[in-house]
Amino acid sequence: MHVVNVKTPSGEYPIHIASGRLDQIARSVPADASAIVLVTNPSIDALYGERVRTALSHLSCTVQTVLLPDGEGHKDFSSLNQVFDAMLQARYDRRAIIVALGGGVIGDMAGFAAAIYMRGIRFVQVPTTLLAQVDSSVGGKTAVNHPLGKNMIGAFHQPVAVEIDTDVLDTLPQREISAGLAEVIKYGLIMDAGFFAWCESNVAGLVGRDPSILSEAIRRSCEFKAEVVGEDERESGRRAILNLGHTFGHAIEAGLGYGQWLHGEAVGCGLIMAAELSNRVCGLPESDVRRVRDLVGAIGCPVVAPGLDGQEHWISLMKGDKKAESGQIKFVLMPRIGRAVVQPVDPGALREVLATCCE
Ligand SMILES: NC(=O)c1ccc[n+]([C@@H]2O[C@H](COP(=O)([O-])OP(=O)(O)OC[C@H]3O[C@@H](n4cnc5c(N)ncnc54)[C@H](O)[C@@H]3O)[C@@H](O)[C@H]2O)c1
Ligand SMILES: O=C(O)C(=O)C[C@@H](O)[C@H](O)[C@H](O)COP(=O)(O)O
Ligand SMILES: [Zn+2]
Repeated sequence: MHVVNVKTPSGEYPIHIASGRLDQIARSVPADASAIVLVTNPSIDALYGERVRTALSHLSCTVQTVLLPDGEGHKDFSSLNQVFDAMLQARYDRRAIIVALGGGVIGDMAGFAAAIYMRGIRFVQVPTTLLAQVDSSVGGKTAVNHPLGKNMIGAFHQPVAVEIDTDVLDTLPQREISAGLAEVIKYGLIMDAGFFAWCESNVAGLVGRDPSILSEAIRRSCEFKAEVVGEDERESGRRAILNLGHTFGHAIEAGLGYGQWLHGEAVGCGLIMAAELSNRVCGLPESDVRRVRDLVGAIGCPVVAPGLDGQEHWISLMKGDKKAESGQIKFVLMPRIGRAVVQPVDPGALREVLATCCE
């Protein structure tokens, strides 16, 4: 088993990565839990719910399952309220523990529910998609979407543990593997050129789900994310680099309607757009832009962005980005592969990128 520790000012917690972790998750539930609320969706429940409930049955408290509707289109307050309705009806107190079993949508919503139920209770992340294992289950960003922007309503709230069972990836559709890989290659682009080159060399194993290559990608990704979050838990500085490709990606998700493109697909395409922008404003070589485009294509993500009713609409969507200050959009850029900076850009360069990248 690999263990990666996350150390933040608001607490320290382990990420356990191994085959078979679903059967061990009771060990990560705090011993003083008064009840467990297993938050998941019907598809994941059908695959893994019973196994997780069996694992949790060794504890002496009740386990209640709350099934939320599946999909990015349901990452909203109405789903969140279903968690609160169930918990308040059962009169769960502040020692109740939420267990989030699912992808990033479930993890972000269950985490947000934990952040605000009775002003904050503890929760455990049990990520079941590649994207959730390499990114969303770590670092404590929790949120729901708003029609006017991605993850606009949320809170920072760290889990008490992250339990990654690499076996659950066996049932994941291929499109979701591709989406998760976009966030994996992001770490190489922002932090480690050697890791980006490793992704290029191992792309067949990554896409083909070679277990040892995927496990390596998960472990390295968790280490990268733990390092950044440990340094800047609440995104007052360096953490913003984890947003590479997201100013474009979030505009695609909101502009097309949540759930049309997967988050990771939008981020993958956004990485290419960020590379094109970096080429124009901070000197990323043309050959490196090509490497980004080729790798995004090779992992199976889209390489051409949607038109979204024109540049004005694109720009208006991006102005809502959380990194914007006084109406000025800021982008994560790469002066070279393996290094990231965050800065506003020349509007002309941005328009050129939209013209180059959109259909
Ligand atoms: N908090 C963060 O730091 C952070 C980071 C990245 C992404 N996110 C958020 O994560 C969300 C995307 O997460 P996602 O890509 O995991 O999508 P998702 O949660 O929608 O899951 C994708 C699909 O896979 C299904 N599924 C999950 N596990 C499965 C399994 N093992 N086998 C078969 N099917 C399975 C789900 O039911 C769903 O239909 C977005 O909302 C994004 O904003 C958050
Ligand atoms: O953890 C972070 O910080 C990230 O930015 C990771 C991203 O992959 C993730 O999609 C995040 O939810 C985006 O953050 P947001 O603040 O732009 O919503
Ligand atoms: Zn993301």
